Amino acid sequence: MTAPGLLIDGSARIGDVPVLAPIRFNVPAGRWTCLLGPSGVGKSTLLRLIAGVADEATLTGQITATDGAPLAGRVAMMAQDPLLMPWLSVTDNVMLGSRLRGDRAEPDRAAKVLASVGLSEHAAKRPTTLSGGQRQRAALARTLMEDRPIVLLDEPFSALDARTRLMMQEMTADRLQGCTVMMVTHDPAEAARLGDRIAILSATGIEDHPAPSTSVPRHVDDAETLQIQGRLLARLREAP
Ligand SMILES: Nc1ncnc2c1ncn2[C@@H]1O[C@H](COP(=O)(O)OP(=O)(O)OP(=O)(O)O)[C@@H](O)[C@H]1O
Repeated sequence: MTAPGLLIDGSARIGDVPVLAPIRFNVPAGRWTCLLGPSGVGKSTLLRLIAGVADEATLTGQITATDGAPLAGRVAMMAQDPLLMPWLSVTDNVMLGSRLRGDRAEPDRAAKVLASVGLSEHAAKRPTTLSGGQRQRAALARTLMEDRPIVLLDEPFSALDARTRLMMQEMTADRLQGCTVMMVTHDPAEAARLGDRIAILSATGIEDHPAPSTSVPRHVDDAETLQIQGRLLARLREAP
């Protein structure tokens, strides 16, 4: 399945309260877009609107795919909260999507995805027996298992230690090659490392920030990446 881009044009409210300022934004096809911005400006709401699961919010405007086909069935989303089912094993949580859709279970593929996030030895455990970082990796595995062309990631590496975070960034970038990825992050280093496009959402709208010219994932000590990281941090300090 070829990954389309996204066209976002609109604003959102919950009841009478604006939760996403009016924005016009194109998410490029087959690339990583990183979205930063202060807490509460609507980053998660935007991802939920794209995924079609923001029942609480009303969108004024539209979110469409650049190929004109419906988004339904083409989006996988990893929410900020791992949302693992406590009564299911890690493996069964990773296969939850196919189970809910009534599709054939794929335990071998689930085992491979779990191995890629370093959770093979925890596959049979219940989520409550995992650490926070392990639960986050289980949620990442469930998202990768969906194998969709559009992937939305809401702070997917925030609970991981520095070494695991780097490894998971590299593995995820490798697995999602060719996918249209939109990732929310509070980490300028992560955005500079993974963003083909970097944008900052604020209470007044959205603005582009220059991204490094090299392909993702970039080396952590790459000079241009470090420079962009510094500039991003400076810009975020100024943001309203
Ligand atoms: N279910 C809800 N009911 C009412 N208001 C909500 C609900 N969910 C979110 N909001 C409000 O919508 C606004 C945007 O929330 P959202 O979670 O999208 O922000 P965010 O930019 O992702 O924040 P953070 O960086 O802290 O995760 C916030 O002001 C929040 O209080």
